[in-house]
Amino acid sequence: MFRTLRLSVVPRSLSFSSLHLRNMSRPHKKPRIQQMSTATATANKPRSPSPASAAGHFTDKKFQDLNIDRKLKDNIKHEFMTEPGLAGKDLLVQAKTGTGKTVGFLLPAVEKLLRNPNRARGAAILVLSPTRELAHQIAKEARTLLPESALRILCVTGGTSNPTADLDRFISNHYDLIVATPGRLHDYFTGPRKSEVYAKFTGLQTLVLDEVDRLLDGGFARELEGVVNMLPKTPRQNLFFSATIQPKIHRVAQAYLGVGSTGYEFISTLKEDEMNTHQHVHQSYIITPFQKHLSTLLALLHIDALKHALPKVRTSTSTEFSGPSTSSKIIVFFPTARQVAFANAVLSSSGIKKSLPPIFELHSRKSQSARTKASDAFRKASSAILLSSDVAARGVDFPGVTLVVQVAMPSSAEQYVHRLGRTARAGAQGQGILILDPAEERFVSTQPYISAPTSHEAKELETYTHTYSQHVSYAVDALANNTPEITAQAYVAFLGYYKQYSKATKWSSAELVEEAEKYARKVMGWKDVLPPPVLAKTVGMMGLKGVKGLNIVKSLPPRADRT
Ligand SMILES: Nc1ncnc2c1ncn2[C@@H]1O[C@H](COP(=O)(O)OP(=O)(O)OP(=O)(O)O)[C@@H](O)[C@H]1O
Repeated sequence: MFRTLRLSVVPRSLSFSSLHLRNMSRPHKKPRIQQMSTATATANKPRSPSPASAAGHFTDKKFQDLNIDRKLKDNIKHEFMTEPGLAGKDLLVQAKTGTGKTVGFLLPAVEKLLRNPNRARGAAILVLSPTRELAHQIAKEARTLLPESALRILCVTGGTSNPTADLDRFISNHYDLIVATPGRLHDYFTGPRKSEVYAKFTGLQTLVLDEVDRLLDGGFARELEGVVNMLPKTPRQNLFFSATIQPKIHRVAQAYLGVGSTGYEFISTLKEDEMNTHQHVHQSYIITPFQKHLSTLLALLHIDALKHALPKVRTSTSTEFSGPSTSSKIIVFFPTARQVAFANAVLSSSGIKKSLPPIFELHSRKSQSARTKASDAFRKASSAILLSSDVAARGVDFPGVTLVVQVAMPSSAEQYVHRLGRTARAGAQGQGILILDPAEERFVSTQPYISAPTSHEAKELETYTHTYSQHVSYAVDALANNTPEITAQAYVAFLGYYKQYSKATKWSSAELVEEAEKYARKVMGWKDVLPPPVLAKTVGMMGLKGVKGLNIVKSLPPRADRT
């Protein structure tokens, strides 16, 4: 079923630099929402937006005009600023994806460090990020600001081969800036060398929580709280950033302020009634059953390739294409790592692969070295497809992404916005397409800027989807026969994901189990009489104990038995 609605009015988006804010003073100790002070670490008077800045992506202020350290100024690779001024106050900042928040927090933090040469030894800046990819990217950006001799930076994340040696290096050397994921830093703070770890932060000046709403989320909250509680009780500046900040984040963020803080200011570049997605990202959705999702995806990739191809030979009867001529970089998001692995296995089958640009796979079930390799290769490629779970949903800056496809419902409206934000960065153009099952359709109502394809687009899509469905079904059957564990894992992941987000589909547990079996059989070619096996302890963890229709096992059969 393809919808034929058309979005007519798209509100103009404002960038991080476009400063339409309300001035709402709040009582002492409560967050204050202020007219945003623009642009500098030192010149922080409230300012109205210039007409140029309000219309475009950047402010009309130049980095070169800032009153900051010369060394720092010389290394800034951008001309015009997008970031607000950060003048030593605690801030909670909301600005759209891809508008330069990283420089927005690094610049004032590093400037402060340079102004205090006699500070206590140890790290002056701690940046916490929800993913390893983002942590490494932030560290890389920081490395462009000053030479290593002036700013010593260390990334503290999981996924390394020798954590003990990493900890040793952290303790034995001096670093000014630590970029960390909460889990690994929490391990440091609770491990046998915790007092030495504590000592490394006694000179802490700035704490940054990037993607703050994600960090304060259930999954990270415990470790984050552990880390922040273990930081020395000395005054520091707190900078909390994200493109999405729900009301509850205000309540929680307050608890993360340090000693002597009188509350934070909330800075948002969004107007009161504005959403945090960009006007220049054309967003559409397609409603079609799960079993057509991969063939629909292939149809979209095909249409995209045609759009980016230049005709090579044109005869009266045919047109041959020479492959993508303008670059086409596409990220395809799936709800879980297992769904990514399944889609990758299908798309990499010989019948399908040859018609596509290089495909890379990125998710948390891959080793860190495979993750890094896939990210680097995708970053460097001029035309490529990245199949990803939410590890690349936030903050990660892949240059030149032209299209973001989201297959099945994202975990939240916020996550939709962050995933979409991987395209159209730094003022570039981009497109977003969401493919949903009819049961997920109500998700669309959370996104006012999204439209259905035109009837012409829908027809074209249907034609190509039909063409690809046969290829997909061969590949899926082969997969179910040869590597059923991939199919079984994707089935269990489906159960877990939709159990967690059952509010959106309104499926009861019994309906969920039925849908999951339908998914296994129709989408993934599962042929056995029993549904794919699921471990008893997994059933318990998912809260599905006693629900009929599951093939519960105490242990998974060895691989050979399952083929
Ligand atoms: N002032 C600027 N001028 C031009 N380009 C800029 C400027 N500031 C940042 N950029 C570039 O814009 C891109 C996006 O920046 P950044 O990753 O900091 O965005 P972000 O707001 O943190 O996005 P997200 O919300 O996705 O984390 C980067 O490639 C960065 O180099």
